[in-house]
Amino acid sequence: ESINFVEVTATGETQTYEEQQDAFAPVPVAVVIKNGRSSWVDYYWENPETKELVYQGKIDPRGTTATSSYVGHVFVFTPMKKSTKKAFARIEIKADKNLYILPLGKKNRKEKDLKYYQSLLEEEIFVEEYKKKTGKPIQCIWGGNKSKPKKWLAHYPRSPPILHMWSANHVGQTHHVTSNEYYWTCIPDDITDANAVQQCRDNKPLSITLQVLSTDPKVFQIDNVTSLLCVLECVYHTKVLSEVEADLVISLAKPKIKRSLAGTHGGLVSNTRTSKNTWIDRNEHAVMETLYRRAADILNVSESILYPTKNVEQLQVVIVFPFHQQKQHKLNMSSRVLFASHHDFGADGNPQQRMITLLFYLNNQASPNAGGETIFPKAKDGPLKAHPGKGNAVLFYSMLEDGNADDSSLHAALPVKEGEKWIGMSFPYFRKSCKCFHFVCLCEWQ
Ligand SMILES: O=C(O)CCC(=O)C(=O)O
Ligand SMILES: [Fe+2]
Repeated sequence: ESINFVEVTATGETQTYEEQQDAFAPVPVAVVIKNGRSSWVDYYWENPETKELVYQGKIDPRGTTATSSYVGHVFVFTPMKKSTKKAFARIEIKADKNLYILPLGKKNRKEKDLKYYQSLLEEEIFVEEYKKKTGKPIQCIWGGNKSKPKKWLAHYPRSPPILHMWSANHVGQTHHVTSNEYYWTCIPDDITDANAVQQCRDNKPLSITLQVLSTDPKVFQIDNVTSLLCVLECVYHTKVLSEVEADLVISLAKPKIKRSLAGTHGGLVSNTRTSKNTWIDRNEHAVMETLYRRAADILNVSESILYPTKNVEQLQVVIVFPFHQQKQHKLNMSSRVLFASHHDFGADGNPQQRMITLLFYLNNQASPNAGGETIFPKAKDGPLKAHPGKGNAVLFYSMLEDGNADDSSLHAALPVKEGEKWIGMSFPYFRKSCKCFHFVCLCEWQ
């Protein structure tokens, strides 16, 4: 079976064409399972073909587990301590249901237990009503903890980035942002040498174009057309990052990624990984400082909040190797994460979490068929696929206006077939100041 999807190319053109359904399928469902019992529970996934039960892990007393699953898949639950291990619950994943509550046993019917279980059932109703009202599943439930009451949604002001104003009929439209941060066109040997710096910096403010690729989820392609009062040069097309800036980010990442390969300890050491990553700090290079300030201009937030101690993680740089090289390795979870559909928001529902992803493409595809594009299988107007090319970026929201996380922000990277793929990712998020009322939190950027 084949489906239509929209592709956005490096020049910002969109094309619709057919692709085999299995390029995107099966689309996962983000599932949250809540244990109503005040005792530990083991849970198993039932292999749909062999019906064999595959152990998944345990769930804390009154705990929550979040997992990615597929429609029709079955999970089975047993008490952890009992020698009989008799299943007390079995759930089948439905397309329009994300929250599953495990029932109490006959023996845990103390008033405390009943009260807690009742609150879970209320939550289930809340989630169902929200779904009826908005058509969207609740992805982001802040469970709170034992001492704090449960908060179910977190409202965020949407003023910062640009984009609350775009709605369905804006797809294809553009929005212009001026950044006062200049391009680096070369890297001076001595970054403190004012003359050398001046020679390496373009002196024109950047006019950046945001093109609306989708409004559900909200996805934007960012590139830059220098706004020159000119006759011929107006067709001259530059990027969010200059060639030199994109190359510099790669060169800052390379030695660290290599080091982590050769090292004897640390989380990155593994020849089973087909992608490798590292983080680069804003303070690591003057050009990084420019990059963060330019990102702040694009997002329309103060540059002063884009620090790891405040509202953004360090820039995460990832290299992905071609598919044929991958096959020589065993794929493990950490490498699959890049290729499999996923959300960038955290499933724990903490409102202080990733709100936006700013995805910089640091090199070009080796050829038009080299793969490595980013795809959004749940985009409302049909699956969306983008590789905007070296120096350009894609920006998308992981959160909805009301603070629920956006299920339709699900995305994946297609396998790289040729050459290497380098990307840099920035995840601005809300950090503090969430004032919470009964079901709702009001959060501020800082
Ligand atoms: O490689 C891509 O295009 C997307 C990467 C991504 O989504 C991630 O690392 O979170
Ligand atoms: Fe992602």
